[in-house]
Amino acid sequence: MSHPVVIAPSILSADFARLDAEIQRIPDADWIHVDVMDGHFVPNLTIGPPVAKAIKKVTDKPLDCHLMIEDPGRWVGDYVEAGATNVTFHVEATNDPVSIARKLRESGCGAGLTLKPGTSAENYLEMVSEFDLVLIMSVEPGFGGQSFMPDMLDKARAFRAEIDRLGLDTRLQIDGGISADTIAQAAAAGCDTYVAGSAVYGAEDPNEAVRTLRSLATS
Ligand SMILES: O=C(CO)[C@@H](O)[C@H](O)COP(=O)(O)O
Repeated sequence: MSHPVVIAPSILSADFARLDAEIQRIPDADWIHVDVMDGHFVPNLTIGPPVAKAIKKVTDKPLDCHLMIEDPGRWVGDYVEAGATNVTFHVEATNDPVSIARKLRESGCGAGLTLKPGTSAENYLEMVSEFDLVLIMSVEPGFGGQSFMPDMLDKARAFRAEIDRLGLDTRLQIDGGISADTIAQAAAAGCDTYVAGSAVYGAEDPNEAVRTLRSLATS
């Protein structure tokens, strides 16, 4: 199933001192991508459920929460309560991704699966029907502004083939180094949902940047 393209600016590249204004200044964004880092799973520390909840209060857009944390099963409920539309967690941080996905879906929240660049798709393709979204990391998680890893496109193709083979409407998202120079490659590999941090928040006109990315991903 093909979805309309979604562009989700990553607030990691926004000014954290002015998050409300930073979110409001991009009305063209489809989703708000919330980068949650615990300083353990990744070498950076950002925000937690209270800030996700505060963001939810200032926007009607879907809140796409990417948990780069250890023990995600312990925390997903807090993000559901905070108003997350999707909660995506790392397979490297849990032995039982399917149970966490079911817990999320039972709470009415979308479940997202994600893999670090070094983790291969093969053990996870079989569980794709349990998820609303698969996120391909095209940089090492932890920081914005890194270079896109084109090798990750094979992983995107593998998930796209499985999603289509099963006739699922699972979204295929990609995150890391997405820009006007890289988004078309990701689209050709079957992605439909794009996280972009520095390419949007670093642009002179972030709305124009979102529109350009959307158009390059669509054409
Ligand atoms: O989750 C992450 C990094 O861990 C991303 O969401 C980045 O924040 C994307 O930033 P750019 O690579 O687009 O600058």
